[in-house]
Amino acid sequence: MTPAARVQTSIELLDTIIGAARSKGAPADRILADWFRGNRFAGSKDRRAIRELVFSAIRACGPAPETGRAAMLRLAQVDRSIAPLFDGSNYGPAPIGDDEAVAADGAAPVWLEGLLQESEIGAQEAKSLLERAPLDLRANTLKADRATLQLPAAAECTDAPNGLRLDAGTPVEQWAAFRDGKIEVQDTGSQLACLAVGAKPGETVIDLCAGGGGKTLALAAAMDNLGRLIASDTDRNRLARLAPRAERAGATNIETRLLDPNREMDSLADLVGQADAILIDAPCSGTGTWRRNPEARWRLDEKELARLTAVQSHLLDIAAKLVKPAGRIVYVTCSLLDEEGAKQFDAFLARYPHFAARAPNIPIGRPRGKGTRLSPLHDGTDGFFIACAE
Ligand SMILES: C[S@@+](CC[C@H](N)C(=O)[O-])C[C@H]1O[C@@H](n2cnc3c(N)ncnc32)[C@H](O)[C@@H]1O
Repeated sequence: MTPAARVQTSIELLDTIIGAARSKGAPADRILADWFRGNRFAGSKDRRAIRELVFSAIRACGPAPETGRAAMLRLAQVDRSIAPLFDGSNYGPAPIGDDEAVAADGAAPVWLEGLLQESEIGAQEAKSLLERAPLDLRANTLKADRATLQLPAAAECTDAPNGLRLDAGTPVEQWAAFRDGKIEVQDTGSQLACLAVGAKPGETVIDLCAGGGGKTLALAAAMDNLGRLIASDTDRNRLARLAPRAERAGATNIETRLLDPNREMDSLADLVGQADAILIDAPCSGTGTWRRNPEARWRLDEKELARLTAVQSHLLDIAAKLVKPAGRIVYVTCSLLDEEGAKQFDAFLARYPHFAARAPNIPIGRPRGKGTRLSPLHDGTDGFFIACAE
């Protein structure tokens, strides 16, 4: 493909991505993967270049652009090598017109930028939410030790006790250490959220929103496979991914429970007052993970945020029933909005005055409300709010 044809293809893919964000359809990654699968004439260099163009254009726009072309024209304002490729050549984009619409700059749609500001995320910190994330690993202590792990590429240690950092795009899935379950791909912020649980061998621990089990596996390792670890979620497909991952990681103390939304206690009744620790890795806006899903900014609206905060509050109520007297609840969201973090946790403490907040025992982050906030700019992690109640 010519460089101009790559730009035109990227514009068309951006049109699909913008439409899918509006209709809450497929994520950008899947749209690209499907296109690459169906268009084998695009070689590996083309694929890399198109991917780079599409994601750079998404990152360069704040609010959702009207069209893929407007998004690419916005990128052309940042990257001067692009405008000359609007050359009207065969398969290339038409020349740039005099009054053509260019998508707006910014970190997010205007309403969301307002909420970030209210949560004291300044412009620089908001922009850093869109930078490329490194690739973080966790050495799985059930099978390996960070200090002695042999990997094909040099990795630096992170602030998480078992964390390692590599360049984005390192093909770790092809490594023997990955296949053997010695390493897991996991952002340092996620690793620290698990550390905050302080799970110990022999305890009863509930990972209430376990999803595909990324954090469950870290908890199993912290427990050295001893004790009960209950992984629950309402999403059958996500929960189904846990068993093969646990097998690879050598995690043997995990029980899964599929929950019915709004009837979660039906499947958890036997655990009332039983848990030493509960991790609530609550569903959230994901504002802290825009580095990986930059178009997620265009999917969120006020109605969805209100739905998410209601679910978060409901999950905190469930955890209050499941925890033992003197047990601990760790509330986590990968969001930087106070609505889902500090304010949500304050509301919980107001509803349950017999719980007290305790500062999470993690090595980085800054206090936010009664919890700790991690951010890409300050901590080099995804954005997180982590709070503990006892
Ligand atoms: C942030 S994700 C969890 C990610 C997971 N802990 C990990 O580390 O891979 C939030 C999860 O909450 C689940 N969820 C949503 N509503 C729920 C509910 N009412 N009860 C339990 N889980 C719920 C979603 O299905 C989703 O998997």
